[in-house]
Order: sequence, then structure tokens, then C-alpha cells
Amino acid sequence: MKVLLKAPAKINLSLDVLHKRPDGYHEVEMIMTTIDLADRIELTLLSEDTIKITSQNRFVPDDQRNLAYQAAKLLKDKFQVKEGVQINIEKTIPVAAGLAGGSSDAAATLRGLNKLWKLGLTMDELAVLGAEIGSDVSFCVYGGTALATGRGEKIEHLPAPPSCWIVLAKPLIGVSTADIYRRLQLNGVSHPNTAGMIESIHQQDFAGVCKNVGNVLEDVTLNVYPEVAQIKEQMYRFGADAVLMSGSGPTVFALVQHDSRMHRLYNGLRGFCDQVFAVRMLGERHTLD
Ligand SMILES: C[C@@](CO)(OP(=O)(O)O)[C@H](O)COP(=O)(O)OP(=O)(O)OC[C@H]1O[C@@H](n2ccc(N)nc2=O)[C@H](O)[C@@H]1O
Ligand SMILES: Nc1ncnc2c1ncn2[C@@H]1O[C@H](COP(=O)(O)OP(=O)(O)O)[C@@H](O)[C@H]1O
Repeated sequence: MKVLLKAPAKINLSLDVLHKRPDGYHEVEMIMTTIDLADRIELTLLSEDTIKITSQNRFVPDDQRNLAYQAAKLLKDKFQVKEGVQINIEKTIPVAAGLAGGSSDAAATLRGLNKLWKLGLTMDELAVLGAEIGSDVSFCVYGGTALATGRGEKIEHLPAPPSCWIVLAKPLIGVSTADIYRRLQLNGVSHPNTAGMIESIHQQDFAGVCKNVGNVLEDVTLNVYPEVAQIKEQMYRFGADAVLMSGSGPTVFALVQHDSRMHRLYNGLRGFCDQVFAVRMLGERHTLD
């Protein structure tokens, strides 16, 4: 028996950090949305009691370091599942890119194993379990668009943002989220207007969304990796309506409404950037897998 799932990447339309918590995590306010750039997960039921990971991508760990492995192990231990699973991850989302690829693979694995192992859990229960794997996993269980608070695991659903193209560019570096959070100094940072972003989404106001994009981690990553700032400049030069780094980076995304400008951006960036994609936002929560 097999289950096939789509594990989409996310971008952070805004990312604010309020303070560092006693447990070492940071209290955040993030507007997240899933985009049509996705890994494919194939789950195959095994009669023996093992979890096997395979992937065509050499940067994806094939052992307990893999977040999809951790998702399977969590369900196995919590619900004393005796069957096993082979998890094949066909990777499209760049690794360590600020796009939550590993978290989305873990979330898809939770959704898929819920069916394969007939656990009967609700999406909300899966999202709570996801938080044990990583801060972004709860959001990825649902997908769509949401305000994420706490350390990222408290989810309030939002409508789809106004439609536009997302052009993503990732330089040839990987960024450690823990390292970027460690370097963050909150004194004097300029905070994004989260309420303004939520209002713009409700009003379907594209100009308002563009005006309110902001990420307090951006300057931290830009200081360590100046190539990220160069990509931002190029995106503005090629006519982006708004430009922002996603998560802890290094991927930068541009919002652009007109097809012709999307083509100009995409072609212009391909000249000097490792990975470039032009995709739509998915907007809606996962309904079917
Ligand atoms: C920055 C964001 C924005 O969406 O995404 P990415 O850049 O990773 O995609 C997330 O907050 C990342 O979420 P995720 O990658 O799941 O983080 P976790 O595995 O839970 O944590 C990795 C490390 O980041 C730091 N961390 C993470 C979340 C948080 N709210 N405060 C933190 O300080 C901690 O040092 C933690 O040990
Ligand atoms: N399924 C997975 N896909 C990609 N990376 C994974 C996966 N599981 C664990 N990892 C590890 O997680 C780290 C962060 O990867 P990823 O989730 O792609 O980035 P980000 O946290 O920036 O969104 C990588 O260094 C990688 O080794």
C-alpha cells in the first residue's frame, strides 16, 4: 500500500521577533503562506518494524536526522505502531534555504502516516504533534496562509493573499536557522507591521501587502552573506513590486503581479543565481492529499 503527498514550501510574508524566551527560543509573529514549489513524498507500508528514508538528493539525511524520519518515529512511539514505512523524498525545495523543506516533508509524513497506519487523528492533533519536531511543522501540517505565534507553533488561519507571482532566488549557500537567531540583537531593530499585513490580506490589497513585507532576521543574514543583499538589489532592478528574504534565508523572494515583469525577473536572475523559481501562492489549506 502506498500514499503519495505533496509537501509545499512556505515563505514568510512577514517575520517579527518579539523577545528571547527563557527556553532559548524566540517569541515570533509570522505571516506564512505556502507556495507551489513542492517535494513529493511517497510512503510505502512495510510489514517489518522499520523506518527507511530514500532520496535522490545527496543533501537530504537518510537517518534519524531527517525530519520525516522523526515524524514517523514520533507516531510509531506514541501510538505503538508495529508496522513500518519506507519514505521516499523527491526533493525540489532547496535545502537549508528558509523555505521549510524539511518541516514540510515532516508534516506531509504525519498526514500520510495518519492514513497509512489508520490512526484517525485530526489535522489539529497532527499540528500539535508536529510542534515536537520543529517550530515550522505545525503550520506545514495545514499549509495555506496563517499567522504563526509562540515559537511558530500557534496557528491562526488567514484567507489567501491577493494573487501574484512569487519569484524565488537562492544563492549557493545554506543557512543555519539556529546561527541566525543566535546573532540577532533586538535593540533598535525595525519591526514589521504584522497587523497591517493581516489587514491587507483581508482587504485583498496587493499594494498593502507589498508595503508591509518585513523580516527582522533579514539584516542579520545580509551581514553574514552579502550575496543575499546583491540578489535583493537585482530583484528591485528587474522590477519587483516587493522583495524580502524568507525565514532565516538565504532565499530571497519577489512579489510581482504582471506576467511580463515576472519573465523579466526570472530570466534576469537566472544569469547569476544558483536556483531560481517562478511560482504562485497556494493560498488555501490542504484539503486533499
Ligand atoms: C526562521 C523560520 C521562520 O519560519 O524558518 P526557517 O528559516 O528555518 O525556514 C522558523 O522560525 C524556524 O523554524 P524551524 O526551522 O522549524 O526551527 P526549529 O527546528 O524549531 O529550531 C531551530 C533553532 O532555531 C532557533 N529558533 C527557532 C524558532 C524560534 N521561534 N526561535 C528560535 O530561537 C532555536 O535556536 C532552535 O534551536
Ligand atoms: N527532509 C529533509 N529535507 C531537507 N533537509 C532536511 C530534511 N530533514 C532534515 N534536514 C536537515 O535540516 C536542515 C534544514 O533544512 P530545511 O528544512 O531544508 O531548511 P530551513 O530550516 O532553512 O527551511 C538541513 O541542514 C538538513 O540537513
